Amino acid sequence: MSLELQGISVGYPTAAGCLTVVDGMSLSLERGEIGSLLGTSGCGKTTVLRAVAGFEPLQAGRIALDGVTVAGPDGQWPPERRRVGMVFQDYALFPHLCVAANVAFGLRGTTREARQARVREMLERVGLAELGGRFPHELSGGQQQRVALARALAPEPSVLLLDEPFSNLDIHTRGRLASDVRDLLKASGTTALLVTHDQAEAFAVADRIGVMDRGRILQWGDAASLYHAPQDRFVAGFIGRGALVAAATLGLEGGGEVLVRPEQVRIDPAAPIRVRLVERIFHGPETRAVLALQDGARIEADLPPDSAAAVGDELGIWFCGDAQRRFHVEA
Ligand SMILES: Nc1ncnc2c1ncn2[C@@H]1O[C@H](COP(=O)(O)OP(=O)(O)OP(=O)(O)O)[C@@H](O)[C@H]1O
Repeated sequence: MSLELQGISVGYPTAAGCLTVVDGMSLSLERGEIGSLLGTSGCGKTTVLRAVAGFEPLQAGRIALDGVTVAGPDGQWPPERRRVGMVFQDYALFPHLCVAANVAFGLRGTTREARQARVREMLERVGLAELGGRFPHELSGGQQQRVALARALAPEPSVLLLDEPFSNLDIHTRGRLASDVRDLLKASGTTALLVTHDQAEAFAVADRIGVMDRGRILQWGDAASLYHAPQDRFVAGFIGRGALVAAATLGLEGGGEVLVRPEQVRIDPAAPIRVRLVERIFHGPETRAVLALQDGARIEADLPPDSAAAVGDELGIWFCGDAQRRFHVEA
């Protein structure tokens, strides 16, 4: 199903009155698209998911599934009528039920044979066909999260919401599961909204990403447009490696600040922009350098593999980026 959020606001009651934590936010996903909300802790990501699932009422705005309003000025559908699936960070499996029973839990209104067939199919899809008889405590974290996914997808939800689903897993399991989840969602044509702190994860899984700050989406687009064409200073600083540098320090006219990414910096002894190497960090395939510009601003660059440059050395750089990608400090 398609999912549309139009100007939704959500708040929580506090002693001082209502605290609005999602503030007029909009996004839309076509059927089968995967969206991700990316942002710092406390910016309202989980609250958006809770509102979509029907656990938090809207103060304003409208939520629609396939064009049908499920929350808006005329009322709110209860969670069970929305048929939205959820996967949480802590898996939230039932500890007293075996894997197969966990997956079968949300399946209603079919025959026992049909339910068993669906459980088998789901466990096969998540690569756990042999483990249906085990209990959650007998599984690794990655396996538990696969069971949680199978359970959430088994009843064919209208939309699947995933709240930091990989954050309790080690880095290798996270990467593998993130790409498996994308394949799984695409194979089943499920529309999904993923919340994460981790931009690599959002880039790996999502078709569209929203960068959130203080209850608002600052930019909604695909990974490449967020990286190459940030529309906002916060997005520029939040996505990828890069620093905002005064245009004048780079010898550019017109004022304001320019986003400098490491791949846009070419080190050349004869280059006109003079910098000092303040840090060298070995990263396997590349060595990262932190460079101080004349005005003290710091940028990152990747040193060539054979570079002998040492901390304290003066170097020259060319800025090979888009000087038009410029931000002017608001008065
Ligand atoms: N039940 C609640 N009552 C009052 N305030 C709440 C409640 N739940 C969340 N908040 C507040 O709402 C704001 C947004 O919380 P939310 O959990 O949506 O953020 P988040 O972006 O998901 O954060 P994180 O990444 O840390 O999980 C925070 O300031 C939080 O303290």
